[in-house]
Amino acid sequence: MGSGSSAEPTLGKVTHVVFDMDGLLLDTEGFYTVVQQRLASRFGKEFTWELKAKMMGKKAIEAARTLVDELDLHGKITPEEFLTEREEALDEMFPTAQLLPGAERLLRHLHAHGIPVCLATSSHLRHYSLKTTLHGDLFALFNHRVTGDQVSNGKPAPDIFLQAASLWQPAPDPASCLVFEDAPSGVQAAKAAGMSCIMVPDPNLDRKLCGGADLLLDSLEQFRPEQWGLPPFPADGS
Ligand SMILES: O=P(O)(O)OC[C@H](O)CO
Ligand SMILES: [Mg+2]
Repeated sequence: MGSGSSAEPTLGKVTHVVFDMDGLLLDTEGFYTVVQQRLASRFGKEFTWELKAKMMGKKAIEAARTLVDELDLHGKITPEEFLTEREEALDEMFPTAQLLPGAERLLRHLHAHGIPVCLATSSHLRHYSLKTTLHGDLFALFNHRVTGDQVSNGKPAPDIFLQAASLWQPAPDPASCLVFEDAPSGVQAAKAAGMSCIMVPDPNLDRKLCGGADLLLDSLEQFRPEQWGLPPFPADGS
């Protein structure tokens, strides 16, 4: 795995870039954490980062099943009831979602240079719309998007990334695609799709769970496009 330092040699040659959304472009993972902590404590349970790591990046129903299993809430709440319960709070929080550092600069840079970019998020379309309320112009730069409701098998299955790549005409070889992800399940999915993957994990995520990516960055601000055969950022940092 590379470290992203300035002495690093070229790490790959890619032509297309696929972005995850939650926890990578948008600072939305904290919303899930707050709501799920609240719900877990109602049942006398603790919502830990260990559990969050198993849920993040997955489609809602799959994450909900993981929570009910891991907290042993069978007979107390079903995954479907859990989703219904958290919805009202999330619906209020999502429209306030802010961009994470480096997201806007990177997207605008790639778009300005004609690099194909798309979105592959496990969020379903309604949540996607709420979360991007403040960022319509930026998300309009994507050539296309695939949301969780558009695939049968969510991350860590490769389907969402393969589908995202297949929507470009002509479709690139997966080996020419670079995926940005924040979640272990997303990294697994990208690698299973045969793509390169840069992981930008939350500082709270156990680094033992960050081993599968080709490169680990603390922030999108650290990304050096030229290491992947992409146009470098302007020297003036704009
Ligand atoms: O990280 P995303 O964009 O695939 O979405 C993941 C879920 O919505 C929340 O973990
Ligand atoms: Mg994510």
